[in-house]
Amino acid sequence: MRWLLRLIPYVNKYRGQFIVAWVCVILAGAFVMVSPLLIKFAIEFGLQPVRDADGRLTGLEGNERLLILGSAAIVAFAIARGLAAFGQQYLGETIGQNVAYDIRNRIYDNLQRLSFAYHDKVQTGQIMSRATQDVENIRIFFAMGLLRFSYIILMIVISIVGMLIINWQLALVSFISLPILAWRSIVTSRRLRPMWLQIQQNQAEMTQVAEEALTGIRVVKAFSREDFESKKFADAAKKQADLSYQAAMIQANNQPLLQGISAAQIGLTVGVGAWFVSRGSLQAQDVLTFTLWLNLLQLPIRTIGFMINIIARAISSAERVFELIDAQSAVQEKPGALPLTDVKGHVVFENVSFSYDNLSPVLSGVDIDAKPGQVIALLGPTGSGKSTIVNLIPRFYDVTEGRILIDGVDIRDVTIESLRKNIGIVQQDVFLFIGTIRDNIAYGKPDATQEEIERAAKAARIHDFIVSLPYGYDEWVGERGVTLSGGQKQRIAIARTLLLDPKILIFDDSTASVDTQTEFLIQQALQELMKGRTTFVIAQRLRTVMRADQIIVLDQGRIIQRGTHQELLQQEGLYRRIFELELKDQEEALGRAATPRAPAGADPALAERIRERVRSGDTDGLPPQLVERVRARLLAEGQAGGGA
Ligand SMILES: Nc1ncnc2c1ncn2[C@@H]1O[C@H](COP(=O)(O)OP(=O)(O)OP(=O)(O)O)[C@@H](O)[C@H]1O
Repeated sequence: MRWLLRLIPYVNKYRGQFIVAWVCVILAGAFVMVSPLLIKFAIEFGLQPVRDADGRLTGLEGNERLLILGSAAIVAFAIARGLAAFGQQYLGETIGQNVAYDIRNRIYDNLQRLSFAYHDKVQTGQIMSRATQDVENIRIFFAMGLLRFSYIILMIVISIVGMLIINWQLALVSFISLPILAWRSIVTSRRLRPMWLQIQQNQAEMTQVAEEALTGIRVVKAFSREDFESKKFADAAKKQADLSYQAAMIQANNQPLLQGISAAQIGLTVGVGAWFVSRGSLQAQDVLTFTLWLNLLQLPIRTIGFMINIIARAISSAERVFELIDAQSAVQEKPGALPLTDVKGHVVFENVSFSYDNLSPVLSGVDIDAKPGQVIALLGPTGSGKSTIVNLIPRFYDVTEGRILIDGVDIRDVTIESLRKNIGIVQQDVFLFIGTIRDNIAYGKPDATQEEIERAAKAARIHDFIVSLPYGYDEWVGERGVTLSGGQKQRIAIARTLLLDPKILIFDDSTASVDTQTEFLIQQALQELMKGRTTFVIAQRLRTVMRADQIIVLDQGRIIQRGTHQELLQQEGLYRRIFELELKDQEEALGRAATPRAPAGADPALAERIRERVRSGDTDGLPPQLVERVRARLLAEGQAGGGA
């Protein structure tokens, strides 16, 4: 119940509308319940009995004026009731929609503020279902449940009191079936409720099966699993059809029973009422009023179970929704935090340790001193903590021990927004939003001019490609837009970051393999991007590593080596092993293939293979700089290579 009470502030905002809606409820209830009384009075006073000399009833004499007045009053009350019902429904819906709108926005705002740590733990599907289905249950509660429940209570009270006043014995007879109707309604709703939940759940599963198969259609086709996926969907769809059929059957079985009980009750009331009339203790028009009231009373009683259901669902949904709204971010801004301004880009890690779960440390005692404009390459085996280090700088997570300083200021002392505005991030998986290319480039700076956007795109070596598209910068990307290659996406991401002009840059260099031409363009774009910025790069390529001012070698969350490429090559250790295993080929290719004759100690066969590939135009996978140098050499030797 306390969860429903927590919804009060949300409705309080619309209290004016809510009060009017309640007045409408009272009026609609009153008008509908008074109508049988009007009929009773119209008959009682509009039709006078005519008796003979012996006092026997011979007919009725109509008082036309009273009858017309009575009929007009009935019509007027019906119209008034219609207007009140309209007001109730309209305002109920409006309040419901407004409350749902506010709650959804609260949820979304909070989700945006929550740190990575929260999103690591909670499944997106769970969040989506709370933000949609649970909020919908709360909306239905306000739109229908709450007001309709009051309406039902009002109708029940008015008719029961009215019937008891007219004739309490006949009233008691008329109430016999009411507990049975209420009981049947509650029992049926209880049976239907888990089925509806299952139907809802299955609906989500069915959508997930379809979505998964459609997003992974390439994998499905590559493994010829179309039949398997079709069957998976058919099973989910069959389950949905069966459940819906069962629910419909329960409802269909219940309906005639309820109608039968209601009709039997009316028959009993009319019969007993006629008996009272024959004994002179009740007037015929009173029996008519009774029957009409009883009819009006049975309908809401039959929907009581449905109402209870709406309320129960709203309570459990409110609990789930408030869990989302109340979720606290692990990364909090200090009260009175000042904006980070005039950043030079001096980034210092002081004895930083970090753990995702507060149990097993992922980083231990990390010290880094990145001077403004320096390139810091992070190198190490998979899982050694490279991504974790860069995620700490924009405070996607907070350090567990130690501190990170930018220009001498602890990053926890500045506003999160100003901190992140000064840090540009180019991730491995570039995410493009559904929208135009212009919107995507200007994502971090929505007020950027076309000139600024184009300047950034040119520097990122993507401008020429964009203008070659039919709609240029207005071309639609993301889902249902043009399909961009990994390299094109990455250059758009670089343009997006260039536009922000951050002093600190984080770059994940572990790009999936792209063709040589694209790699060449990306490298040029990166050169532009890194100029004058302190850059942390998760390095996979020798070129990036060699260019770095400091190479930090990590293993199991600890820095085990640091220095320049040349310094580290002199030492025994992990760097040399990585170099031998992964980077050496790249160096050999870079260093030697560009010379006509390999110097002593080089592998002439490898150099010749590369020369041959460049000559034939088969340059896929070769570093573009190398290709350029080899091609220049071949040209000089008069044996120019093919290809682009
Ligand atoms: N969100 C997370 N929640 C819990 N543990 C995590 C999370 N992200 C990473 N880890 C763990 O922390 C450790 C370091 O991971 P991290 O991603 O920083 O390594 P990495 O060096 O970047 O690896 P890779 O080169 O494979 O990307 C790993 O053991 C990983 O399993």
